[in-house]
Amino acid sequence: MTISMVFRANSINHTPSFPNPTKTHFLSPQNLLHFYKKTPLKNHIGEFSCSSPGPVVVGLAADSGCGKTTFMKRLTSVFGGAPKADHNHQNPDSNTLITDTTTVICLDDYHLLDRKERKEKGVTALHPRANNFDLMFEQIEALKHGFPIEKPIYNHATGLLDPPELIHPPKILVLEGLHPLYDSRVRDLLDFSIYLDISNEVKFSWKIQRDMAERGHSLESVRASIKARKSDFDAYIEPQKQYASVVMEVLPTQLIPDDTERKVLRVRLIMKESGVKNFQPIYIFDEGSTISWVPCGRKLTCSYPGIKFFCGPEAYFENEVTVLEMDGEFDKLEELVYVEGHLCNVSTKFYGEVTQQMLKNCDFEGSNNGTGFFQTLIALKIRDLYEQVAMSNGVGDGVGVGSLASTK
Ligand SMILES: Nc1ncnc2c1ncn2[C@@H]1O[C@H](COP(=O)(O)OP(=O)(O)OP(=O)(O)O)[C@@H](O)[C@H]1O
Ligand SMILES: O=C(CO)[C@H](O)[C@H](O)COP(=O)(O)O
Repeated sequence: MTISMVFRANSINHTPSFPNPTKTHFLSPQNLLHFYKKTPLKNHIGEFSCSSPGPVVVGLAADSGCGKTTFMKRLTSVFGGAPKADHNHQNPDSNTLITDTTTVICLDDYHLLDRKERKEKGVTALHPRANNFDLMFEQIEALKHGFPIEKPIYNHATGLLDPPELIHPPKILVLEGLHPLYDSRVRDLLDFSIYLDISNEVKFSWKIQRDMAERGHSLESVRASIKARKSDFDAYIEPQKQYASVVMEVLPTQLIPDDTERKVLRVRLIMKESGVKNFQPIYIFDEGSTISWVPCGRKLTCSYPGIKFFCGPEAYFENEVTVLEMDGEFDKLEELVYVEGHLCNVSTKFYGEVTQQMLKNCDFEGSNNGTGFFQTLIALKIRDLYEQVAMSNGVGDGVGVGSLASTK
């Protein structure tokens, strides 16, 4: 089917080009077509194929500086395919990452107010008023139904909204940013979602590391920026974690008493037991049991302070979840295969695939601890989910174990 339409951002203060659908107003591709036949586009830009079925849509929510970029690198590495170099030619400040299989949209592009306007109105980028959720919903829904969109670009260099870029529906669409789970209409479009829950202590240490070393900020300005965002973070970002399919909590270690370095991390992967189609939680040894495991010994080298795993059922926002926890660091990544061998429900295609991925990406942040390990496990779960959806749609093309991809 070839359809000539693009769901576009009409202006910087986008006038929604679509009737404002409610949660119950489901729009099939036919309905969308019907609407567009009746409502000619102001700026028609060509003929595009409606790729049917549309993408699997994944949301990745977190505050700024909480490791979304690193996570995306691991995810695109699992899906394979190098980033398309030509995409950013039109605007080198585009935030979108496109590989053969995956498109990662940064939701900062749906900022409604630019930097100057936010300052004038005294709102942060985290506040819903600063973001255009109507446009976000319309465009993600259009992509989900296989239609291309013209998405705005928030330029982080200038703080302005740039002219829109054309985005075609991919196989896997990832929405990363502050608010993928905030608006219930957008939330309902997600097949899988992740919330990166970085504790204040760790967030502060990561932000200092990046903003001071790489962006030339002072310690005081990093502190002030975290403080200024805190109340909006608490009100609008953090509550999203209750909706996520999985939450990755990153906490200070419990293995070193009074640790202030924040280098050794305790990472908890909180996985919903039910309600997430095509996803089953990972566990150790025996499903439903509570297991504490110190694997250090003959098969796993552990220097101080060692490694401790935990796995078991818990309640999280009234949901039954399985929690997989790792505290400590790996000494030798190749020995990770020993731990991998004791995990169940890991969506690998062959024995040792997690370890292979970790070794391939050993230079990424968090490769020696639970952040990198669990990011890899989730990436494989998303690949599996995609393949199950593709199979049930009769498309059945696996996404292979791909080459190393890099992001922003
Ligand atoms: N797993 C990790 N282990 C240790 N440090 C990490 C990890 N992930 C991220 N960091 C630190 O946090 C910083 C921010 O990470 P990253 O750029 O991935 O975050 P982000 O959420 O994409 O940020 P932004 O939204 O501001 O672009 C990194 O530069 C690094 O210093
Ligand atoms: O929280 C953020 C998401 O990355 C940014 O602060 C927000 O997008 C505003 O960006 P900038 O500081 O470049 O104006």
